[in-house]
Amino acid sequence: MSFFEDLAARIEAADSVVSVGLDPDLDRLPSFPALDTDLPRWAFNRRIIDATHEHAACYKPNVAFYEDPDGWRALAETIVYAHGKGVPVLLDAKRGDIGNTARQYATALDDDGLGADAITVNPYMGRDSLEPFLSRSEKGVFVLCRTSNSGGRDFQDLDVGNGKPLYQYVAQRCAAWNERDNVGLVVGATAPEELEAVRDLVDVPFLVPGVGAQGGDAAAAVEYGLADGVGLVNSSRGIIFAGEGADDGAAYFRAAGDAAKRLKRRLNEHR
Ligand SMILES: O=c1ccn([C@@H]2O[C@H](COP(=O)(O)O)[C@@H](O)[C@H]2O)c(=O)[nH]1
Repeated sequence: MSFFEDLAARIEAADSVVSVGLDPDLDRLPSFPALDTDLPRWAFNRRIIDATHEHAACYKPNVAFYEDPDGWRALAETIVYAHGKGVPVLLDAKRGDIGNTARQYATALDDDGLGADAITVNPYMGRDSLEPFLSRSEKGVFVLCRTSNSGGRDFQDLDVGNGKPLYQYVAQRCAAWNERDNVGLVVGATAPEELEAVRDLVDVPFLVPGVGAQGGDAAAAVEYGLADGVGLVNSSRGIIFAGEGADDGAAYFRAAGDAAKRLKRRLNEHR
């Protein structure tokens, strides 16, 4: 099965387009005894997955939160555990480099690598830098298009001719590279007009980050993010740290489950 077929099946099974971002910032992890292990990020993620998997269409670990020896172990365990719950994993790595390096980065998608189901990539270095990802036809490739940060406009909004902003050009070029039906785009919920503009141009699924902690537009995320009902709306901190202030681990992780459920319901009002 291709990534998007898999994702469609998961969206239907969970009745959800929620991507739960697994960004276990060590400075924000709670200090419950159950997390007092040699791999606290893995202990934390496991409990987050237990609490949220019913509502998750996907898990999206951002590799930035795992870039040390223990972090890689925690990430590998997390991916296996998410798969055990039947939930696909999208690695937010924003890769892009010359061919031989990109080929190494792309091994994160292989079973003898991290075994992720999809990955985010940066298109700045052009088609050949993405080819090792695009050529893995059963894996999803989400290309950065219009990002959710305020600096997203610095380059992405630049006019590349005839009034067309760069992000729209990227959207069209990358959709044209979708020869294996495995390409999606990353478009932030904090830029709802741009979301609409990209949706008017292409019909691939979007990963829409920026709802929750970044305050993006959840209705626009669903209205424009889905293609034939398939797409993902991500919240990371708004779910995994929803329990901050709770007295015990049970209440803490229950709050994460409740936050995922609330977001699912909110998004489903617009599906
Ligand atoms: O344009 C983008 C691309 C990626 N991200 C990533 O998504 C999550 C968002 O986390 P929140 O806690 O829900 O704000 C995080 O991993 C970002 O690096 C993005 O926000 N915007």
